[in-house]
Amino acid sequence: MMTVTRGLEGVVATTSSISSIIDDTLTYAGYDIDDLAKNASFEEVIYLLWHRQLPTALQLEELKKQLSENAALPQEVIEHFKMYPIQKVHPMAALRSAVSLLGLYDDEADLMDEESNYRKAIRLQAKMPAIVATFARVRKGLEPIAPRQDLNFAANFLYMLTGKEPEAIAIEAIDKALVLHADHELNASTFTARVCVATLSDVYSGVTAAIGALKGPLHGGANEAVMKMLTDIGTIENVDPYIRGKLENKEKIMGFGHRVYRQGDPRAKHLREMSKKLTELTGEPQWYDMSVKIEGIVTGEKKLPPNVDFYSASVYHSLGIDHDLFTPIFAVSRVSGWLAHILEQYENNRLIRPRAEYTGPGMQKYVPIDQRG
Ligand SMILES: CC(=O)SCCNC(=O)CCNC(=O)[C@H](O)C(C)(C)COP(=O)(O)OP(=O)(O)OC[C@H]1O[C@@H](n2cnc3c(N)ncnc32)[C@H](O)[C@@H]1OP(=O)(O)O
Ligand SMILES: O=C([O-])CC(=O)C(=O)O
Repeated sequence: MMTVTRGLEGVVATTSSISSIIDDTLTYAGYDIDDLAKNASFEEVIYLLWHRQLPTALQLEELKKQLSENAALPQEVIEHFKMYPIQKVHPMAALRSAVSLLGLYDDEADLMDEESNYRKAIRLQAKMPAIVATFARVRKGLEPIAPRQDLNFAANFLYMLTGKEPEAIAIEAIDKALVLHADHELNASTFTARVCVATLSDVYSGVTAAIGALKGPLHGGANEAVMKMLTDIGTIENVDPYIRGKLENKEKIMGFGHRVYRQGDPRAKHLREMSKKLTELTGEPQWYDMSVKIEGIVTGEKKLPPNVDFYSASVYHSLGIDHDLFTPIFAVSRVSGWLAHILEQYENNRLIRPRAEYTGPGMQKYVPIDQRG
């Protein structure tokens, strides 16, 4: 008799030196997320996740240069977007396909040595903002905008999306969101990436698989679902009946609960703070006020605190970003963590292959088709 742990809850499936969640404290390579959220840029965090140490000024400059030099998409990928039924396609599906497609144009795609895998990590990380921004523009009939060498990672993303020089507050918000979403131990999409590359498949396959896992509303897709809920609720007066009604029907409230955190997700407070600031600035404080009211009810009734996806919704909305781009932005950040885990998996690889307890029919005898009733 096998013991089945549903959803692998509490199962320790690997060792990792990239990030940890211990007693509700999240660290990236030993640095508290609160410290990083206040002080670090996303580029520094990428370096930290990939090297387990903060970069020197010189190392950071070199990484920024490499990211910037590799930020543009091959024309073939841009052309491909124009062939999709682009109005109907979810941007996460487009992102999943575009990453897979990038692999076709990378001469090193199937090389497995450490140096070429690191080079692919740079190329893939660098191109993620352009994929999301290009898709978003092409579906509106707008021309794609090439990345600029003089802008940092967060600013470049906003610039490619809007074609305008982004404001400092918007750059700060995106940079912080990217820092907060970069890695999270063995979450579902990271585990997916590790399972994929543990067969010794390539980096592009690992990231493509991970994007598929992030897309679901129980994981990264929850941020878009939160915004839909806020829009459906519409007014502060509707919060109470809407949320209590859902809870009475035993429906889930998106953006709440977590498999690992019990007292609360340490990332949520940074996003809450940013949501307050941005919604005031845009003159739409209702999104923050409604969110706070929802939090009060859900924590009061269910003792479930908000997770990273809850306040990120009103933050991105305040920046004028299309709601279905929220999860792709998560992916632009999380690819840094996926890549760190993929490289770590290759370093000390063993095939990941658990067992299933069989619950199907007992032993049957094959019946020829003309004798089946
Ligand atoms: C970046 C991220 O991936 S963060 C997570 C993003 N996902 C969401 O926000 C979606 C909403 N949340 C959820 O679905 C869950 O809390 C998860 C998937 C995050 C964690 O799930 P699990 O650890 O598997 O908990 P599970 O789904 O088994 O829930 C346990 C109990 O809490 C309840 N519960 C959990 N989350 C919620 C919620 N958001 N709203 C209402 N009830 C909830 C469940 O209904 C269940 O109740 P029961 O025991 O009475 O049946
Ligand atoms: O860790 C998890 O299960 C989900 C999560 O919060 C993340 O991936 O950021």
